[in-house]
Amino acid sequence: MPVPVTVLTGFLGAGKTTLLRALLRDPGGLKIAVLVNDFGEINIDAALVVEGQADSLTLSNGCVCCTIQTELVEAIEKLLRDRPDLDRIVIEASGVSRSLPLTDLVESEALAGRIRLDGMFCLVDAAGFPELDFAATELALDQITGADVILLNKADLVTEAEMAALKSRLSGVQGSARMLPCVAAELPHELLFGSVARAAPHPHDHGPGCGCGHHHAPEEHLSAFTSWSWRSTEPLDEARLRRTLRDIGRGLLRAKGVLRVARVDGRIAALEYQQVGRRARWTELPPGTEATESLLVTIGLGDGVDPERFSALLETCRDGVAA
Ligand SMILES: Nc1nc2c(ncn2[C@@H]2O[C@H](COP(=O)(O)OP(=O)(O)OP(=O)(O)O)[C@@H](O)[C@H]2O)c(=O)[nH]1
Repeated sequence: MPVPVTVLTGFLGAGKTTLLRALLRDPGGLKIAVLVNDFGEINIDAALVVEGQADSLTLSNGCVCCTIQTELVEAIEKLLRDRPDLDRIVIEASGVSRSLPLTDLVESEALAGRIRLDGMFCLVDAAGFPELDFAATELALDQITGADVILLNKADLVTEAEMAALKSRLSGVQGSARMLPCVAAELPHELLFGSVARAAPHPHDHGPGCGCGHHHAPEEHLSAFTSWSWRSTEPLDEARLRRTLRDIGRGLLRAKGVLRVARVDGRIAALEYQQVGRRARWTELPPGTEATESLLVTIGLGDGVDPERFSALLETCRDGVAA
């Protein structure tokens, strides 16, 4: 029997990892393996998806829909070899993955008969979507077009009228998908794993392009986005770090990290940092969380990412460095 595959798509910061973490905390008795793809060089999602028991394989520094397609196929093959008892595979696509090449890959000859695509779930940040600029909107719409179910996440950040306006806009783009508002990407298992998801396959665009009439290289959609990563083993000064990330964050689409900070009592704490558009959130990870180094990934458009400036600023955040 082919192993069912659920694919999570959605633009940077929409809530894919949030869904995955909840699923791994409560897999509903299923044996699930997850494949996590981060566009950046460092896979922060993999570092954060630590609570679950499920097998997890990470695919970093590229996008599974184009630059690291082969790695995705090999990772699936490895899972099928190592875990013949698996009930399901869940793939978290990177926030910049296009959906149709991904669908084609999961349904490709190479994997035929061994896996079956069971549902493409696209997460949309209901508050952030209307604020995206042209290049980002185009990609987010591509992801929405390929979805079987659209999760209008972060319902807590928008009014009912804003949610209704978003629904009406998106149903003009993808009318046949189910649309569900949610908070923290919460979704009943029956829906995520029910075969309702892929009941009515939509017509695929198997052409070479995105429908605009021009021919694009498969990885061309990535060219608008720049990613820069930073790592450091030295503890950081928390107040300076917070100020620096506020400063750096102004021109970014997305930043995330696990950061080791020195507390006044000499304790080292691990903080999770999440920035999506203008919103940033800090969360202290439970004591004992393995964080031997600080990891930070930033993603922006064009010159929104300035590696030299960012690394110079972050270097001044090392604990003990004179302010
Ligand atoms: N207010 C609010 N925040 C949310 C909700 N769902 C997720 N978040 C937050 O949004 C941020 C990004 O969520 P992730 O789950 O990491 O998003 P993602 O789609 O995996 O991000 P990428 O992998 O970078 O594309 C985190 O700080 C989450 O805690 C929600 O329903 N409401």
